[in-house]
Amino acid sequence: MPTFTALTTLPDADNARALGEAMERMDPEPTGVGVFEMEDDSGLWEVGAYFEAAPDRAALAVLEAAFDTRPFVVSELPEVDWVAKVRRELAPVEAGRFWLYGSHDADTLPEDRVALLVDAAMAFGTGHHGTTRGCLEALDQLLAEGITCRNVVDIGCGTAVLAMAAARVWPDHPVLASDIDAVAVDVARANVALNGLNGRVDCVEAMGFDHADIAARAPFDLVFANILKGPLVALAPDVARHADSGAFVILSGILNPQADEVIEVYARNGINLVDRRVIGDWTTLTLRA
Ligand SMILES: C[S@@+](CC[C@H](N)C(=O)[O-])C[C@H]1O[C@@H](n2cnc3c(N)ncnc32)[C@H](O)[C@@H]1O
Repeated sequence: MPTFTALTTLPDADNARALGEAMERMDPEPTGVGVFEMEDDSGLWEVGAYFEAAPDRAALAVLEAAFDTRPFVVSELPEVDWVAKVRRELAPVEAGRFWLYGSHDADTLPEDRVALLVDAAMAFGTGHHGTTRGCLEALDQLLAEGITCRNVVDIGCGTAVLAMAAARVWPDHPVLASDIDAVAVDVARANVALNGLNGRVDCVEAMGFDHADIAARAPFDLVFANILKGPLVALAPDVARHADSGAFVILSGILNPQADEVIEVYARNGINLVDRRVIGDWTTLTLRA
């Protein structure tokens, strides 16, 4: 873990990059080097490096002279358990009837909500992002309309938050969750176990629908896919192939100006817009096959 930083600023981008490269070759080597244009309109570039031990002041002085920089500011960072800090600071998320909480909030669960434990980890999907919240609100809307889905797939499941939400509201029906990222699949499986949903949500590693279990369990009557516009567009024919007639499709990860293109592509594949919701910069679409 880096515990020291050395920072300086320069007016010239090329010189800043060259200094960054020179810092990478310092002895002892820094654990990381960054070169950034400052966001304060000063036009200055900041060059900084992280070190596991106090950097050699004499070596920094040589670099100051060679690159004509201001003196480096060397600081020792306080030891922080970042994972614990982030977890502590993440407040529960409310999305329709769903209540997503971290284990630090387990004592204060509202009784009238569908509560899901989703700790911050190495996968996307604590509910703090507008795309996840949009999908949960879209699911909440289906429930408000009295709709029951009997065969659900969540493509790009991250923490498995959407898959688990579906499993909780339709306890008699199976849910399949997939992610292209093996780490996310591990996190998803751990969350499924923590939420007492083993046997109700299965998690597989797959790109899109490319997995024998997904093919075997199709057609689905609800498809979630909260991934970016590019993959969503590419997946449209596969979604159409794996969706039952009348199936609902909830898509997110779409920046607001991209939504019309996604709607058009899915319409060409026989999947038409039912509802859309905007949270911040992100649009979530509910469509129907
Ligand atoms: C924005 S996160 C969504 C996580 C969660 N479903 C949610 O709503 O919060 C997108 C996830 O999709 C996965 N992903 C991206 N492209 C994919 C693809 N083509 N097939 C399967 N998973 C994909 C990523 O690894 C990531 O975990």
